[in-house]
Amino acid sequence: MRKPLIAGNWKLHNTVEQSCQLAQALVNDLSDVTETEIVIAPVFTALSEVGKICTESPVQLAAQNCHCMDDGAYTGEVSVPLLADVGCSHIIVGHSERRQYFGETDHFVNVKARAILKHGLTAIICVGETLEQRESGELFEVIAAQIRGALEEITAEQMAQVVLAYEPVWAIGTGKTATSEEAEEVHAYIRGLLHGSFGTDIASQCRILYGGSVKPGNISELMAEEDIDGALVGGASLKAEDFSAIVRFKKSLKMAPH
Ligand SMILES: O=C[C@H](O)COP(=O)(O)O
Repeated sequence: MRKPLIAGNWKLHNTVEQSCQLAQALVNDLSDVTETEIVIAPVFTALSEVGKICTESPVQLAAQNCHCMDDGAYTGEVSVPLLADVGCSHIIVGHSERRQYFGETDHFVNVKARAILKHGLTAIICVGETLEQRESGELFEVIAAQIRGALEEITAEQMAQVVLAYEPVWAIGTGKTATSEEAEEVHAYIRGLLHGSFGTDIASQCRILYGGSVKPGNISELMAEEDIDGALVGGASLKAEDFSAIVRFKKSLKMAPH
């Protein structure tokens, strides 16, 4: 049984003060939640203060990125140990915005993921196709290459600290959500890849989140799918009310087709 995980990626939004206000509202709203894991990812500069607010609450702290080296002459970078030091338990890697705007490759995503796992944190590894790739029939090829690339040399034991996130690039921040069937098709495919690489136990335990215009109005339908185990939420995670409603999604069974 996979515990649902709802993660809020605040991207490049909010000052330290605004981040603390949002975190405090979530801590107040969600203090009783035990059945769903909750993660928020503020900007780097707010992590330390937000981390203090989240202590002893069910809200866990994530960074949106990291560097693969622990320390050294890497100007402008932030390492996994430094993120752990301010309270991060999770780190997002491979987000399409980093792939698209900062040239991050599958190999670099893999190197970062291994650094995260080496330090015992959880890596939230994102994959997803562009609209062009989907329309030209490359969807599964692209997803397979991203998954295999990101998970290279990661052991079955380390997979307990890996969460995958399927985020179709065309659904991010556009208001266009993949239908729950479209998302499920890819999630099931990813689980099949895990089965092939790591076996049944790992494949059935690994959580696969969906990301791309998730809102209070579509989360329940997405979560009714067998292989969707949670969400990586962008825009709607910036409003406490919306994010709390997503965390408290109503469990519904998938309706059988007529
Ligand atoms: O990391 C989150 C995703 O990029 C989704 O963003 P969105 O919910 O604003 O579409």
